[in-house]
Amino acid sequence: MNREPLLQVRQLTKLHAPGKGCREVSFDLYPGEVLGIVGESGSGKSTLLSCLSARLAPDSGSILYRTDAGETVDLYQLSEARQRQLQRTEWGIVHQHARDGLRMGVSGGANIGERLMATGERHYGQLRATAARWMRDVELDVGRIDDRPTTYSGGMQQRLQIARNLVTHPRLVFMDEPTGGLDVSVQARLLDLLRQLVTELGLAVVIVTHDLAVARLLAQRLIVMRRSQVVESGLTDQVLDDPQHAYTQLLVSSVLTA
Ligand SMILES: Nc1ncnc2c1ncn2[C@@H]1O[C@H](COP(=O)(O)OP(=O)(O)OP(=O)(O)O)[C@@H](O)[C@H]1O
Repeated sequence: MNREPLLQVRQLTKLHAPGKGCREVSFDLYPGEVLGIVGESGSGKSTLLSCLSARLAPDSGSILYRTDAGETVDLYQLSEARQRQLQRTEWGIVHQHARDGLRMGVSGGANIGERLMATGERHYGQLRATAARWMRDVELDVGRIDDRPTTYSGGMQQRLQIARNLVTHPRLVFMDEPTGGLDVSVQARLLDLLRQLVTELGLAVVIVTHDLAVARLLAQRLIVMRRSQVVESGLTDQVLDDPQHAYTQLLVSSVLTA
């Protein structure tokens, strides 16, 4: 495995107001690694994820990203066009609400094909065949390929969003509560699917979740956030089985007693 970090995050700070956002966050993310960001509502998880994925400029600190071409770039020194290009080609962004990550006005197949076109594929037959294959891979009925996502259920929309993001074989995927807002049984099946895809494709993932079971299932390493700061980090099993910080202990015990 390539041991150079994909992401090097240093002293990253973005505050919307005092105590609201993320403050002085530092970590490395390696290829193929899944990092979970956990913490209560309002602790700054989504703010951090937005900064990491070049959607929200930080107040201070830096994010170095190692590109597919092997060069290390400072994310917020890049032009906006180059940031957008990374988002479309080397990264995936899976939103909690599939509507935020899909184009609701075009068909399911086009939602997948469009991402491929951004990486240069132009052949209609190829685009359609790949879209159909990905629909099968995420267990969607290929017969629905020409239907708009507005006609899909919430779980189906989330599967489509995942296919749209993974079809280009991104190196790094950002996920914000990807199973939030879905029925428990739909959640469980989607989690299984995500875990399988992440392993098969060797994806590096940063996943925000308030659900420790999701973190345990997907993430090798965890960052625990409270009131905009990281209070604990480490291997998932260590953090969840032997939490050191009083806040993490509270988080873990509140799940056990729920
Ligand atoms: N654009 C904004 N303007 C002002 N305040 C904001 C903005 N975005 C987030 N905040 C505030 O910053 C804090 C951190 O929000 P953030 O969404 O990052 O937390 P979170 O841990 O992801 O929470 P949740 O799990 O509820 O999504 C919250 O108090 C939120 O109200």
